Amino acid sequence: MKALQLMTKLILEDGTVFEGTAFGSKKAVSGGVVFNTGMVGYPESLTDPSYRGQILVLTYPLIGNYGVPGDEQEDQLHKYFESDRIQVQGLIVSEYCDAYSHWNATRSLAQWMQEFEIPGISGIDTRALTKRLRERGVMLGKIVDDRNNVEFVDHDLRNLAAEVCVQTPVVYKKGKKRVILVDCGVKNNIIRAFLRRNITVIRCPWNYDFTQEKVDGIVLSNGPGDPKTCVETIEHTRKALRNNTPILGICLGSQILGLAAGADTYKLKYGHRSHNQPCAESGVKRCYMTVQNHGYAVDADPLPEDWREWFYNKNDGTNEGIIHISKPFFGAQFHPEASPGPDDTEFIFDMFIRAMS
Ligand SMILES: NC(=O)CC[C@H](N)C(=O)O
Repeated sequence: MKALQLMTKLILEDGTVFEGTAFGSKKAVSGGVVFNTGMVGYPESLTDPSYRGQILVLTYPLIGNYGVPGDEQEDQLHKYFESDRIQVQGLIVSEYCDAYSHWNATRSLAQWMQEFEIPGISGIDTRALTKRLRERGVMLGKIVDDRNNVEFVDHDLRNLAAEVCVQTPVVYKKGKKRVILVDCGVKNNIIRAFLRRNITVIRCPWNYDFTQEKVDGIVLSNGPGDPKTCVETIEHTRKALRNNTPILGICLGSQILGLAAGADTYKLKYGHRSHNQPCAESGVKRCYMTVQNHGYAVDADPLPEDWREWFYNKNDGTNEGIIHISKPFFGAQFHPEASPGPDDTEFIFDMFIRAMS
């Protein structure tokens, strides 16, 4: 006999209610509801710290069918995930598949979500929900049932980077060249990208004064929330811009670099979250397929004249990268480390490493 299925609800701040079936943990949660249209990669997406505080809608219609990999470590990092835990507040899918099948799966998505007490809802018309979010813009939402309820909470108002970063510096030793990686919620694949290129990574907390360190390069990581809450990182970056040590910003890191350089940032209507965002490189006839996960964007207009827009989004024209005209400072709003998604823009790591020598 089929187990009794628990009815659960997604309630949006505009009052819209979607009813579905619970899977994962039975807990009420609240957060910004965002959608990702990628077709694969839920283990990587769910562990991406940039999703901290958000309820994630996956628009691909069937989720869970390839299960979840085990917890093996490699180079002091989780081998298959982007951080050590599930970071999303909750998960919303159309059809959930519990009968998984994959060569390295060790558990179902629902079991894994239970380990981290993350609730999910299936049976939601994710197409209708996504259309609603595109029309109204991102909204707060909550997953609740008859027994569990919570208030609407906007987690972006807190400094989320401080919650997801390392608390003390960690060194990943490889080659002679060393980068300091300012961890505002870094994805493991950014660290792996440097280790694969034989670069030693010194990972430090978001508010660490990295300007005191003698290193070959500075990397500002991706991360959750509003970039303007990373006040100390912006301050340290502003100081670093007076010198010539190469700086690479990725996603939140690019926004922080922009703010330090004199640009502004603002919240997008519903963000970019997918594996096929077309980004054109300014000034040349080249367009890349990029991986994205961001809800804020840089307004590059106020940048001083020694900075340029580097990339822009072909769908909505918003900024996707900035670059200094003479110093080795640049930031990509998309994810050159991919994971999940195509790695067409990995050359940005090579470009940064060339700038370090
Ligand atoms: N992936 C990221 O680094 C996201 C950056 C920022 N939190 C945003 O949503 O825009």
